[in-house]
Amino acid sequence: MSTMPMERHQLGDEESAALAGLAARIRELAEAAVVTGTGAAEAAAVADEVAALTARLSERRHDAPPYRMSGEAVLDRATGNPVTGALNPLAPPVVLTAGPDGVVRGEFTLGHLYEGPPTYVHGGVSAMVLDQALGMAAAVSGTPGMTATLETRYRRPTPLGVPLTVEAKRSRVEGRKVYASGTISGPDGRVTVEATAMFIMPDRFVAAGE
Ligand SMILES: CCCCCCCC/C=C\CCCCCCCC(=O)SCCNC(=O)CCNC(=O)[C@H](O)C(C)(C)COP(=O)(O)OP(=O)(O)OC[C@H]1O[C@@H](n2cnc3c(N)ncnc32)[C@H](O)[C@@H]1OP(=O)(O)O
Repeated sequence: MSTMPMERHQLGDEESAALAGLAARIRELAEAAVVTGTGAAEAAAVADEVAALTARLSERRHDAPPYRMSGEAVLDRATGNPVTGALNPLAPPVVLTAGPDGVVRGEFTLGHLYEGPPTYVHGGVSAMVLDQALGMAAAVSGTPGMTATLETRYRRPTPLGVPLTVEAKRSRVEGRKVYASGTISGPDGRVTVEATAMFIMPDRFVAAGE
């Protein structure tokens, strides 16, 4: 069971920067691991070294990923988020910002780790990025919620290794249902994926806030 936000360790700037640097190096390691041409003996030797590093990091553990201190200029304090989390080596990470018009926007590049069809981004990865961006668009407009539906339309293949743009905006609110839409575009500005989603604020959160 994950820990509730208020019980989580809160990171200061220095700790946050150091751990983001660690995650960046691990991301490079993961990328190297899927394309390395090294032999079996060397791969086994590196695996032993990595296991030793994992043991070293695990000497002191939190129950769950920490949060950034509140007040930092980031949309989401969840450092372990798989899309935006600077501390999560699985996250590209996508840096999302919100404009005054409520549009959430981010630029990101996906490498070999995210390949689906040869040389193209995995559709599930595109859906994950869009889920996050649309969810943030709902949240920054003052109506956060859990994803109830997410529909993606893959218009053309999304290329790996080039700068991509994600954009999202809340469209309408109907009671607890919040709708948002967004796109991923390639460097030529052409849309590769479109998405619409519906988010619902769970009853228990509405009740808890009353
Ligand atoms: C919650 C607060 C979050 C706060 C966040 C703040 C931080 C912001 C910072 C940064 C943004 C982060 C962005 C994150 C982005 C990623 C988000 C995710 O990945 S979320 C994980 C994946 N989603 C789930 O796991 C949901 C699982 N499902 C549920 O928990 C429930 O089913 C839920 C909450 C979706 C609805 O449950 P009910 O009990 O509240 O809803 P009922 O009362 O049954 O229904 C209300 C109405 O909604 C319809 N409805 C319910 N679920 C539906 C569905 N899945 N599809 C279509 N309609 C649905 C029903 O038919 C009903 O409609 P009628 O009022 O009768 O017209």
